[in-house]
Amino acid sequence: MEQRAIVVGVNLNNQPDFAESMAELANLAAACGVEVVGEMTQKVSHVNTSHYIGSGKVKELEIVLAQLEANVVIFNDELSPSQIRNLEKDLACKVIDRTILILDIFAERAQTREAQLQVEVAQLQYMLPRLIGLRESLGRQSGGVGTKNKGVGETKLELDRRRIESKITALHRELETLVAQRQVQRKQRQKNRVPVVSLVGYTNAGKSSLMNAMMELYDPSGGKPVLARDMLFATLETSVRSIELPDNKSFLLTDTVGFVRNLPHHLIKAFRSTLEEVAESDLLLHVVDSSNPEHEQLIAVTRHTVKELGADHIPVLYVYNKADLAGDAAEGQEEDRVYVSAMQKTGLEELMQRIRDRIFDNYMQCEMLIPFDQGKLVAYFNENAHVLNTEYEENGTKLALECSTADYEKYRAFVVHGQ
Ligand SMILES: Nc1nc2c(ncn2[C@@H]2O[C@H](COP(=O)(O)OP(=O)(O)OP(=O)(O)O)[C@@H](O)[C@H]2O)c(=O)[nH]1
Ligand SMILES: [Mg+2]
Repeated sequence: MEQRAIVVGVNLNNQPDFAESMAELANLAAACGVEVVGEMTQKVSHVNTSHYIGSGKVKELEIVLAQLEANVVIFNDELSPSQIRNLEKDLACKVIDRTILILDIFAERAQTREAQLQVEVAQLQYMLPRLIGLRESLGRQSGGVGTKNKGVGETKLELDRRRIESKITALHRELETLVAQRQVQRKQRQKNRVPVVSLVGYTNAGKSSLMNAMMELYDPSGGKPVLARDMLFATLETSVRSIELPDNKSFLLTDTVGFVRNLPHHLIKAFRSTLEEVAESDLLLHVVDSSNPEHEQLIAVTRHTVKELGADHIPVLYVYNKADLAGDAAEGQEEDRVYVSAMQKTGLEELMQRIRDRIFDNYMQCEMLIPFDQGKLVAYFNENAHVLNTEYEENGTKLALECSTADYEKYRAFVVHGQ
């Protein structure tokens, strides 16, 4: 059945970003294939415990539902199990909340086994305290929990609490195996001491586009492009690409899932393992959609989420993207900020310079005299360091070079001129 929804929001104590968050809710619904046919809001100083909105508003909503022939009500907040139950009873239609909507989108988009497991865990955890209400409302409706009919639907509702709990445990176990594999890979990288730079930011800010633009410019053979698209949550998994610069310095660039206001808590928890990469980065590129008039608020949301992930100790460079759309706003010089356009590929050199300044501070310049019988080492440095000058002397090859401190220490015996 076609889903026609009315979105409902309670503006508690005049939140400054209330209108935007309602518009975003409609976008989230659209991302789920639900048509939004109406909006209803209420200003209050405290929410109604039994119905979330006041009783007068419930009646009003009932009338509007009939008028607009809508069959779903979507609330801009996470409702309690009893609120959903009471509302469904009085309105005789399906009632969902922002959390379910986001979980549905994630469930639909998840591609890798790891992402799928994470979403499933989050869905089951959301469901657990709501089981009774769900079972009651199921008597009246045939639909699933959220906007989709499959996924967390009837079959799973038949499971009792215990079975859901043991399912969660089993999923956790499977996830742990996958996470362990990633950790091995990460340890390997740490051993090689390749710096890690992670893209973070609000959904649709242009993180994936920026990753692609940087790869195209600096390392076209570095790997296949990631998906970038004008929709909420285009990216649901972490992708890592290695970028090798002309002077042989390299780093790993990580693209991550975007954040959104009121990202369901269970989801953050579930995605924590994927986002562990973020917490272990050397630098965060906080990508901002500078063409969005409310970008300041979105920065605050992202900062908050970064903190929840335990990554607020990592240095941040703010990348104001979509400068092509932002006009005059995208100007000026600030130390922790760069203006770029991933689409028009402007500002990328400046960005790369700023990244280099921050992550390659463990490089040093020196001169080494490599005996002729160690020819392999000369080749090694030509591959892995920035050789500034090569001279052939009587007792070996003299290299003026910039190399990592690790290499400097390792080949100290050959250093003739250090820092
Ligand atoms: N005009 C303009 N559009 C851009 C720019 N960068 C990205 N976009 C567009 O913004 C949309 C979102 O881009 P993505 O790269 O998918 O954004 P994201 O931050 O990865 O989004 P999620 O993965 O959903 O978190 C796409 O339609 C891009 O084409 C830019 O510099 N200028
Ligand atoms: Mg993306």
